[in-house]
Amino acid sequence: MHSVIHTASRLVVKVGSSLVTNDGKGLDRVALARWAAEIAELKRRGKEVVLVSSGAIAEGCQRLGWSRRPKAVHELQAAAAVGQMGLAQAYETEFREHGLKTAQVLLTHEDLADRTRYLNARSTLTALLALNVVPIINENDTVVTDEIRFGDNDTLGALVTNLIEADALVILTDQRGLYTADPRKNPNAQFVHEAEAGDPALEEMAGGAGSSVGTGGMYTKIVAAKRAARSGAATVIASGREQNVLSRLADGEGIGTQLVAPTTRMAARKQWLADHLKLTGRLVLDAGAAVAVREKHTSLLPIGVIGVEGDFLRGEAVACVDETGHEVARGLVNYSSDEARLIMKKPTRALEETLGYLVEPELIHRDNMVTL
Ligand SMILES: Nc1ncnc2c1ncn2[C@@H]1O[C@H](COP(=O)(O)OP(=O)(O)O)[C@@H](O)[C@H]1O
Ligand SMILES: N[C@@H](CCC(=O)OP(=O)(O)O)C(=O)O
Repeated sequence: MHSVIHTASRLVVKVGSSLVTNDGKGLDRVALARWAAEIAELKRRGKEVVLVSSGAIAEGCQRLGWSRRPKAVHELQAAAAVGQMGLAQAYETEFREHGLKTAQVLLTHEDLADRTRYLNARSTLTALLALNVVPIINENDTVVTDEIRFGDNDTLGALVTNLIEADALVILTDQRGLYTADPRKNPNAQFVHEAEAGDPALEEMAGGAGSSVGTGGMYTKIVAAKRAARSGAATVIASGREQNVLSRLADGEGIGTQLVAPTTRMAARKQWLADHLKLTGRLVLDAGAAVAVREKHTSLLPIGVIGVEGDFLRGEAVACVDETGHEVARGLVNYSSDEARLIMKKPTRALEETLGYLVEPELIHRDNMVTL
């Protein structure tokens, strides 16, 4: 069996607390150095990689001299703020060894639930990838309370996978992958090589968190795979302690548990747009733009828009119609209706002068649009 990572060109790699902090003993610099070397190798092979790393709370507890993980949210937040400094420093140093720059991105649940912030997070991450920078993501623990926490970084990894429409999510943990039962408790547990993400039988197999430093256990990884599949991404759960795990996966070796997505990315995107979009306005396209969007699936530029109807904000969903009123596509706009009225019919070079700033050259990016 071949690894789905072999063909993936955009990847999210998630490393859990137990690995990053060597079971709570403080940052495992040797492990961090290994992943940096491996990610550098994937990038040399032309893959784009985003790293989601846990470990801030465990590292913070270590730095503060706390032997046990606190229960109070404010103490966890304080530990995360202290520990995140260590994480960022360590990754920056290790990636620099390979001539790579890193960027710290701290996200909350609300950032991904709000359309405008969602688009902003997405454009920042895509810009960083285009600049060949490795984004390193964690939850912004300082500003979240229990009710709105991702809680575990498996969920965060899956949402980032959806956000940037990655081809695959690689969850590195302290086990080889998924077993039919928790191998720490059941020595007869069988290894699962491949399954379909979202198969309810998987949830039965996954117990709670196995280690004292991690939070999610295998259950959150299975749910993460199901979420990642919503945007058509496959998930691999593998051991972060395995030598050259990422490059071996990229070579096509079928290590770890591979959870394949039942839907393709395009079908998933269409479904998502169809399910979630409440249309708040319409853009009328000239004949050229209507053909380009419908037949070549291009982004929509302001120059091709001859009318703006309704009141909408950046990030809201609008319909794109041709001059006869026939719907051609729908998508998320980069500009509000007021801005769109000012820039319609104008070439890209005139946008900055008209508005005094430039958000993006496209009115709707092709990645945020489905043609009908
Ligand atoms: N079916 C299962 N297969 C493998 N591991 C399981 C299973 N059920 C529970 N686990 C436990 O999940 C743990 C990994 O989760 P966790 O400690 O949260 O790691 P991380 O910090 O990497 O997110 C394993 O060490 C294991 O004990
Ligand atoms: N934001 C937290 C990560 C939460 C967490 O422990 O996640 P996980 O690696 O899934 O067990 C931290 O950096 O400590």
